[in-house]
Amino acid sequence: MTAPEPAAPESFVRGARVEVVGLSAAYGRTRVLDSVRFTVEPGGWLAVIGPNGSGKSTLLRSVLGLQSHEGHVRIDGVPTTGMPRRDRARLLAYAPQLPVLPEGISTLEYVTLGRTPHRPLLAAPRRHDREVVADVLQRLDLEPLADRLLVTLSGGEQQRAVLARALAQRPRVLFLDEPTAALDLGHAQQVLDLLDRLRRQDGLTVVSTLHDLTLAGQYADRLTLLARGRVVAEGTPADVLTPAALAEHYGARAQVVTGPDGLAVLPVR
Ligand SMILES: Nc1ncnc2c1ncn2[C@@H]1O[C@H](COP(=O)(O)OP(=O)(O)OP(=O)(O)O)[C@@H](O)[C@H]1O
Repeated sequence: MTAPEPAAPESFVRGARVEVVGLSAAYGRTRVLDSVRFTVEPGGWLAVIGPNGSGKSTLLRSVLGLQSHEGHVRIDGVPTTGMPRRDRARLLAYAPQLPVLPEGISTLEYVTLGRTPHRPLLAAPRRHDREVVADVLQRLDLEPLADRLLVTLSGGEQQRAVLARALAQRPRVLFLDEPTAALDLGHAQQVLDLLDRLRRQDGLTVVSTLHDLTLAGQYADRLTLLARGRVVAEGTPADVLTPAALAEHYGARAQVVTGPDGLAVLPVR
């Protein structure tokens, strides 16, 4: 007997609360995360910022259970330890910084892989799956590239495809590692605007790393600043993005100015 088709795909299910407590991780004997703690409310957007090598990617991978670590991660109060992979994949999606992209499949086929946790093993995509994928391709300007081999896309196009696959998963929490790194300014804003809409309209919870501090300050509602694996500042963008903190933790000379859409960080020569 086939499972009934779910309702139409427009909206995401409500976002979940993410709690991370006492998270530590090491590579061999080198500790790279030390007792990191943060909480993101449903529909919140936390940007994890910090200089190169401060542990941002390791933090995301640890929270997702892709990296051995100590500490606790709870999603809506439920510990992720011991959670079946499939349940975890329905709750949490991840767009990595440097994904391994499969050869020989089209953009459409790749984005459709995001539906895997929602359908029976080896079952063909159902109408609902195809609708979700079509919606995401359209929102990310990927329709014209749907039939192209994924590996022939440009770096920025591939980055949008990776994000599309994560969104097609219809997660309750979306983890993004440097989602705008390969994107031109217009596409970066398009992607960030889309995420902003999804969290405001549908309550999707977003946790991202972002090197662009101006974009972090304009889009995230909370920032966590990591330095050498420790949380050294957290709060609103105005709390965290101060010239003193940028000098101390990034070794950067910068002004922080307030514009109509939030803060902008301006390098000073
Ligand atoms: N597989 C690994 N083996 C050993 N050390 C690693 C490994 N992966 C990362 N590291 C080290 O752990 C530290 C944290 O790395 P991580 O990639 O989490 O930092 P990041 O803040 O994401 O950096 P970036 O901003 O440059 O992307 C760095 O010193 C890095 O060299």
